[in-house]
Amino acid sequence: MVTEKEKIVFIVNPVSGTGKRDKALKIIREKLSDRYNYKIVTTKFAGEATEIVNAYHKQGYTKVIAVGGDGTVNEVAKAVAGTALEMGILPTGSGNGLARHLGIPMNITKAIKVINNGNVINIDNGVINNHVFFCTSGVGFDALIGNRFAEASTRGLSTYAKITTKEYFAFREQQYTIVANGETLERSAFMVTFANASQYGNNAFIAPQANASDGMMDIVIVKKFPLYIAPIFAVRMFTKLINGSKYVETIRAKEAILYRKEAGYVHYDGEPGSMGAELKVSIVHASVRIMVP
Ligand SMILES: Nc1ncnc2c1ncn2[C@@H]1O[C@H](COP(=O)(O)OP(=O)(O)OP(=O)(O)O)[C@@H](O)[C@H]1O
Repeated sequence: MVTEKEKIVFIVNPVSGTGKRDKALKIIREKLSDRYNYKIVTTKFAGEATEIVNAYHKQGYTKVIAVGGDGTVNEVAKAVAGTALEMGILPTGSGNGLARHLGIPMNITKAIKVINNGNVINIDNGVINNHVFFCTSGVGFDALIGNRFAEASTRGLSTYAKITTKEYFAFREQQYTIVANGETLERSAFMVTFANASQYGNNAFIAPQANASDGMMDIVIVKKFPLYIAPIFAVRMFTKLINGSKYVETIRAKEAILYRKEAGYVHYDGEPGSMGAELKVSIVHASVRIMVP
């Protein structure tokens, strides 16, 4: 009896990351298990990955792989959520927060083995107003920087550092009311992050204990710290010790409402955006089937 091969589509973001894409394409062609019947599709514009997943789902494809960073993962996972589709990640982005959180290797030859093995778990997704996220979403300083960086005419680390330093001095803590677990918290904060997964990407752990499969999110409230604390704060993030900082308060919840004084910036999975003064945030449990080591 001839068994039909499983149909898998790789959705490649040509503008993500820093040049691992061609290598990834070569590795797919050379190392992908021959039990798969594969197709590689490159996106032509931002947002197209979601449409590509929907189109291939209709054609009987059962597995979809995001080849990119967290923006691409978001676009793919959005279409996978709530379906029987299984997704995977070949991390060719800059931050790769969800892939890192799930222990998917950054090395593409190793990451393709995860796809060949096909071990799948269910993870949750977050929703902030009408936007879906899988890693983190939030308001405050990081959302401001994300938006300023997107507006900037140049890219790269030096632009990022310039924007961050300039905005840091001008930035005042914002007033927030957070309603969660039947309690109302009044806080003045530098930023508030809703974390489904533990990190922003690049192993910067904003919520080290977050578990993307437990039906809960971590709400991380960060106070403005003096500039001389910034390096210590960064070390705490990279060593999973942020909860020991006196500038950090974390609560866990399944849903929350955040009220701010006025409409403003938001980020979801690192993508910049704007929303109103009232933000409804919730977790949808076990919505995405995803391949992990
Ligand atoms: N063909 C395309 N042209 C322009 N933009 C695209 C295209 N395909 C996808 N995008 C957009 O590129 C953006 C960046 O992609 P992605 O987040 O995957 O990479 P990254 O920013 O390098 O990685 P990370 O988010 O992990 O730091 C996303 O907002 C996505 O919507």
